[in-house]
Amino acid sequence: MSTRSVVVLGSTGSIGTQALDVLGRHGDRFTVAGLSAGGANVRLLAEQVVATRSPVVALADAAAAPALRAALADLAPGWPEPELLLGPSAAEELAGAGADVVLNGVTGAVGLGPTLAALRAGSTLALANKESLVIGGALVTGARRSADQVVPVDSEHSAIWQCLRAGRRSDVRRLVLTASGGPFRGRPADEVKRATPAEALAHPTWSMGPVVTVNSASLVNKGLELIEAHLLFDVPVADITVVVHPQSVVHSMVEFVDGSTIAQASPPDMRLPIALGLSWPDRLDAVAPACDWTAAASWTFEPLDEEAFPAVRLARGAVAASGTHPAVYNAANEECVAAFLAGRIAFGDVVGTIERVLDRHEGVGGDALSLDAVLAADAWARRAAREVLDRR
Ligand SMILES: NC(=O)C1=CN([C@@H]2O[C@H](COP(=O)(O)OP(=O)(O)OC[C@H]3O[C@@H](n4cnc5c(N)ncnc54)[C@H](OP(=O)(O)O)[C@@H]3O)[C@@H](O)[C@H]2O)C=CC1
Ligand SMILES: CC(=O)[C@@H](O)[C@H](O)COP(=O)(O)O
Ligand SMILES: [Mn+2]
Repeated sequence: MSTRSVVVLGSTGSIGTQALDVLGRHGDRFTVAGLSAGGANVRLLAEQVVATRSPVVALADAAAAPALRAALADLAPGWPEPELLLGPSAAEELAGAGADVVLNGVTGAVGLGPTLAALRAGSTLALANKESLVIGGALVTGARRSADQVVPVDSEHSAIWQCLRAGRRSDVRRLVLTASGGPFRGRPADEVKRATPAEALAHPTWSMGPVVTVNSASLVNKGLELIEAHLLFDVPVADITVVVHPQSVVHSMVEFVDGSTIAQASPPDMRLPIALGLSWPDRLDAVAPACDWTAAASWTFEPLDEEAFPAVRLARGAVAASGTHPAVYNAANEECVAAFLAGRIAFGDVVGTIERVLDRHEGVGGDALSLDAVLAADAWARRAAREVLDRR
């Protein structure tokens, strides 16, 4: 593999820091062309700039620039300052600069601009930011120059990506998306409704950023992932089964028409799908520990309790409803998760509010689906969610 230039968006987050770990261990194969972050962790960002010698830094919060400059001067006195891109469009500008690979590790709908910019620039998009695909839908899949331009980083989709190589696409019967079940698996619905942020943030198998962790607890993450799989692999949602697998070792599966199921398994460690996103179709050496076949282990599978966790059912309905319902599903959820983490609403309000907002949405689809329509649906859903929550 020749050396690849890589832009890491969201470098200070869970995905971003693990990506830099992988890149740092394989400095002979990658150069860091740019880093981007929100601005909440400028000291860490400055340390990353110094460690990677990134020539460009994008910062969404322009007001954090003086602190970043000061941290850089402190850590590397006399070094030439990297080029700074500042403001809400900084990540998009960096994503569109033409690196070989853009890893989108930003959280939330703000990832849409960078995703589209990377695709339009012809870069390979290593996609962790599932929200941009879910809300952009056909706008994102249609911006791909080939199916391989987007390499999924989300663990389940990376697994499916790998399993699909075992047969012809026409021989795929279904995708099987595994879910850990989150911290509330098996708990009574009444108890779950009253869960605190600390309880929702205690994921049983993965250490991740706060939003995706809360989404795992509500199963909204699996709803987003259902839509993500449908879009990435062009499989109808009716042919995607969600199964609860609490150990998070089997990351997802593909069932073929002959009755054979191919699974991808590895101990839960995001560095594996991140590395694959960066290096595809090559595999890097010894990225993470493999399964230990000399030790006894049990893998269990159980159906999802859709009564207690209706988020996946709502996601199926959103896909069927219109091109903008998935953006509404995501935006209503983002509003609710922020309110829940701030202690303003109960955990039980999250999915109920998403359902009410989806019901009220007049969707847009077909040829009328445009970036403006998606952004309008996103903004409408945030207002609608706040109204629903205010009227409780
Ligand atoms: N963490 C994981 O293991 C997994 C995550 N994912 C997905 O990956 C994405 C990232 O998740 P995760 O790493 O957990 O999230 P984190 O919250 O840990 O990190 C988010 C990152 O985005 C940055 N950021 C925030 N706002 C902006 C902005 N406007 N422009 C540019 N950067 C911004 C943050 O910077 P700052 O530090 O300044 O706030 C931070 O670097 C999500 O879509 C998630 O669903 C998918 C599978 C697994
Ligand atoms: C690691 C990863 O890909 C997360 O999106 C993960 O899927 C969260 O786990 P659950 O949503 O299955 O609880
Ligand atoms: Mn996932």
